[in-house]
Amino acid sequence: MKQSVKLVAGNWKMNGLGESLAEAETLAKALKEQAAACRVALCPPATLIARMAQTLKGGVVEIGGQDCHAKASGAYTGSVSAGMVRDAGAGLVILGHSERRAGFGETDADVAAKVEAALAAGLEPIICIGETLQEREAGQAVEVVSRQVAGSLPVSLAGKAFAVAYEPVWAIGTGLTPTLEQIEEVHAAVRAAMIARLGEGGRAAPILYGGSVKPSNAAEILAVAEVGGALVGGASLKAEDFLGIIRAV
Ligand SMILES: O=C(COP(=O)(O)O)[C@@H](O)CO
Repeated sequence: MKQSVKLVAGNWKMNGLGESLAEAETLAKALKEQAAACRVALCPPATLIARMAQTLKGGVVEIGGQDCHAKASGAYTGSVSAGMVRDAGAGLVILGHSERRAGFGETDADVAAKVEAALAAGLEPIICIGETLQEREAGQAVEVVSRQVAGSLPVSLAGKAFAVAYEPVWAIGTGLTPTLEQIEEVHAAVRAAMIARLGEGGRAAPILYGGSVKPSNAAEILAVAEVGGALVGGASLKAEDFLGIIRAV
């Protein structure tokens, strides 16, 4: 199995004001000094991308956006294009997060269009997929993620830098995680779906795991076959926790 270097990305979601901004900046500065055996990225809200890019300038920590519009420009009030995310200082962008699929009605086709926009702007997409609790309990997890891979990954991704993040919706922010066997089963299915969709171009991109990753479970999760890194939410807002996860790689 060909494995690329692991990627640990922190998704700050809509946090980063007042005390949480002070904490986040402490983390960013600590990260800048930290040697890591993996790629490390922070994905702040769009308003903080430029500020964090400045804070982390000269270090190895990468910056990502949390979303972008599928169009390059135009009358889309409140939206931010992939080019704008890139221009602000990001090199990556999270797309299709379950909070956007559920809260903003994003479909696989919408996500695929955003991936195309991200590639055109020179951004490396992190494409999120994952089943709901209802789907998991109905025994449909593998079927759901395979369908999301087929629908959310445009064929133009073959040969490009990108990552897929498997994030069971029921594990996000709940403290619950799948068993290591369940993670291995789904990651194997995601890899198979990526190869079915992109041919050889689906073999190398890392498949991250996301959902209640913390220092105490990071090492065992990151050691599972086909887990190519982690997408971290809550724990990426606290220096001690995020550094603990990075050290676990
Ligand atoms: O949503 C995610 C997981 O959040 P946790 O707070 O780590 O459960 C993932 O996208 C990282 O934001």
